[in-house]
Amino acid sequence: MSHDLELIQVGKTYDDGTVAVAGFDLAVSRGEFIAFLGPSGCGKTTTLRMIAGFEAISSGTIRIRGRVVNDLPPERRPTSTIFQSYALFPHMTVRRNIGYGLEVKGLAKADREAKVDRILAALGLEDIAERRPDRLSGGQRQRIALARGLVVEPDILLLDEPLGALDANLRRAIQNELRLLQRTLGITFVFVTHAQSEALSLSDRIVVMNQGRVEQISPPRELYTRPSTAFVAQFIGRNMIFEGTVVEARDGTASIRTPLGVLSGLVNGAVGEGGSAKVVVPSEAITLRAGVPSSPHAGNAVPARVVHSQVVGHVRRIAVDLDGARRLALEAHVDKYPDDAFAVGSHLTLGWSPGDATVIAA
Ligand SMILES: Nc1ncnc2c1ncn2[C@@H]1O[C@H](COP(=O)(O)OP(=O)(O)OP(=O)(O)O)[C@@H](O)[C@H]1O
Repeated sequence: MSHDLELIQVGKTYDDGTVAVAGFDLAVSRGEFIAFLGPSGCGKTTTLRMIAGFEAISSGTIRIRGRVVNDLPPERRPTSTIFQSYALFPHMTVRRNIGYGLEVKGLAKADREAKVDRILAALGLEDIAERRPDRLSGGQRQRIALARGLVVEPDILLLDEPLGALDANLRRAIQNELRLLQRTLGITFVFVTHAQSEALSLSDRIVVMNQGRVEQISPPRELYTRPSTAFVAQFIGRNMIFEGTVVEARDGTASIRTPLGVLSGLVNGAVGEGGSAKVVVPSEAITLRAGVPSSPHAGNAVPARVVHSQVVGHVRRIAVDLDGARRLALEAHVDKYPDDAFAVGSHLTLGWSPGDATVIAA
């Protein structure tokens, strides 16, 4: 398989001793859309800047299309970077802003113009080609930045929170355009974001980072349904997490004894009988039943008490108290349950199918 980008044990320690990135491994296929997702300060931007060549790496190897680029300056790497600030030249027209990278590369005027015209048309910017960026909207400026990154025909486009400055509606519209464009061009995109929904809707795979390390690399759906670490389970989606001791692990399924009963799910990673483990249950997978669990030993049956209940349109929003210490927000479709099922103070049993929950080592 041909890899466009490979990071092998890449690390970055800044001069002041801050370890920003450590032991980062990643292999990206040609045409993939990869998102780096994680809390502020986890090392996303540093990693992107190391790929672009703006930041020297402290350890490891970066390869682009098989060639080690560790010591190449940014302009000699087959990458383009788009920053959140767009960094457009205010005194140049849109056309010149877009063509500037080709000018620097020494391309003849006729070739330059042809390429710029093509990208102006692809991004619907022809009508504003002769204007200056300071007289344009945020969305238009964002498209110009994108055009400028793409016109040099990079192997890899690196995007650092490029939609961060846009309002929510525009952001959604441009997300769709970006995905479409990426598919059409077949260029590899590496996208930094701390917006979970953006990463989940745009990318082929997401790299979840935490404190300079990779927690998990998976397609969005898998990250959602099969988290492999406690950090990912807490960071992505809305999960309930229960901790306990493994009483049985067989054929990919494990049962965990917890203070709330014996709970089970599919195993992700190595989990051994007698060891500590966590059961991760997505809130979407939870079913509700009126009354307390039928037996204290019933599997996947967690007792809960309703503490808040409110109908909002077709949905009833409820909050339940699990064990005196934990409160959980859930939603139930009003048509699915009788009106009095969720009166404040009533007892409920939360359940789920073992196939919808994940067991990970604690
Ligand atoms: N030039 C620098 N010198 C020293 N430490 C730095 C420097 N740049 C970043 N750091 C530190 O490195 C760590 C990673 O920073 P980085 O900007 O890569 O994180 P990030 O995940 O992109 O965060 P954000 O989402 O807030 O942009 C942080 O602890 C940050 O404070």
